Amino acid sequence: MAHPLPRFFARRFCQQSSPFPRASNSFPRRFQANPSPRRNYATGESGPNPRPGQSPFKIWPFVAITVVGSGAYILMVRSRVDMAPTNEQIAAPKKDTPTFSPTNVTVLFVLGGPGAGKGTQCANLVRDYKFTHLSAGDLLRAEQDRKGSEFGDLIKSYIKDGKIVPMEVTVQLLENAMTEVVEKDKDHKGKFLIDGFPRKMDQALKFEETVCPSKFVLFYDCPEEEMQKRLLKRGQTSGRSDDNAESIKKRFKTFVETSMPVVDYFQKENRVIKIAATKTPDEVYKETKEKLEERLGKNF
Ligand SMILES: Nc1ncnc2c1ncn2[C@@H]1O[C@H](COP(=O)(O)OP(=O)(O)OP(=O)(O)O)[C@@H](O)[C@H]1O
Ligand SMILES: O=c1ccn([C@@H]2O[C@H](COP(=O)(O)O)[C@@H](O)[C@H]2O)c(=O)[nH]1
Repeated sequence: MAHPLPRFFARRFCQQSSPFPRASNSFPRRFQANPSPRRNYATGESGPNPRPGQSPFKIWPFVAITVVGSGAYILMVRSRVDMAPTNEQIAAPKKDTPTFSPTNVTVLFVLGGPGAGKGTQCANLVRDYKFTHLSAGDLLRAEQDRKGSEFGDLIKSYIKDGKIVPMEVTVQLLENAMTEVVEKDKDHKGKFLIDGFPRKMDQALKFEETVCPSKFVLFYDCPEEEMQKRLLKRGQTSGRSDDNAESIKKRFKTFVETSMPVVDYFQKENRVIKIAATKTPDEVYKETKEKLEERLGKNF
């Protein structure tokens, strides 16, 4: 659809300065059978065209209108583009090496569809293995509610639509939270469960390149039907803007189209521990513990 502004400009300028009358006989007279006398715009006189063979109309007003109108339209489009946050605005400074070395900092990504039970299992792992649990969704919600955040509105609309917030925001929030923990530790070490992240390939690559390579992914596998049931139930008390049927549908779509490729990517690198998430929370945790210890040993 054409943008309304040029039409608006055209209408206004035509009304004000078009040499054509606006009635039905507004075609240039040379298209009409019996041309009648008209105003000469060069001299301001009425009467027959004083120079036969030359166009009776001066084209400069039209050229001026076109140039001014196009210029205004280009300026307006540019200003619209400038209003959207660009990657440069939200990007962290470029780095060549990750902030944390995997020797000191252990990162496990925790993935699974919305409502698969990631948060529930993370709580158990924190209790038993002293992990620090960082939920990307929780960090985004906190940033959304932080007074003065320049990303508050952006995050709000992305979460409601089940879309993935531009990676620079989330990666930076995670890095900040990790830094806080590592700086407080006397040995500058840390053990993190990064829950609900990475949800998109660009996040996975950026995080491992600039923050810390992860050991592997705990992937909670659950059918949509079960996840939907859990989320709708949680929605009765959670107060989350995305625990409703419409947002859940969008979140499932994003998960299949955008997040599963991340799981597939790590699977190809043999960095995925897959856990069936349909059983009771205790049963799911039993399998989680067994598979984790199989991979890392009992005293990791
Ligand atoms: N194994 C399970 N069986 C039944 N209900 C469960 C199970 N695990 C978690 N739940 C419930 O399902 C809901 C979603 O669980 P949880 O918040 O842990 O999922 P999540 O994967 O972290 O979700 P989200 O991605 O939306 O944050 C919660 O209400 C939780 O109590
Ligand atoms: O890396 C991420 C993680 C999450 N989001 C957005 O947050 C919501 C909620 O996430 P939960 O893990 O379910 O709490 C998610 O649907 C995304 O909109 C994100 O953009 N990037």
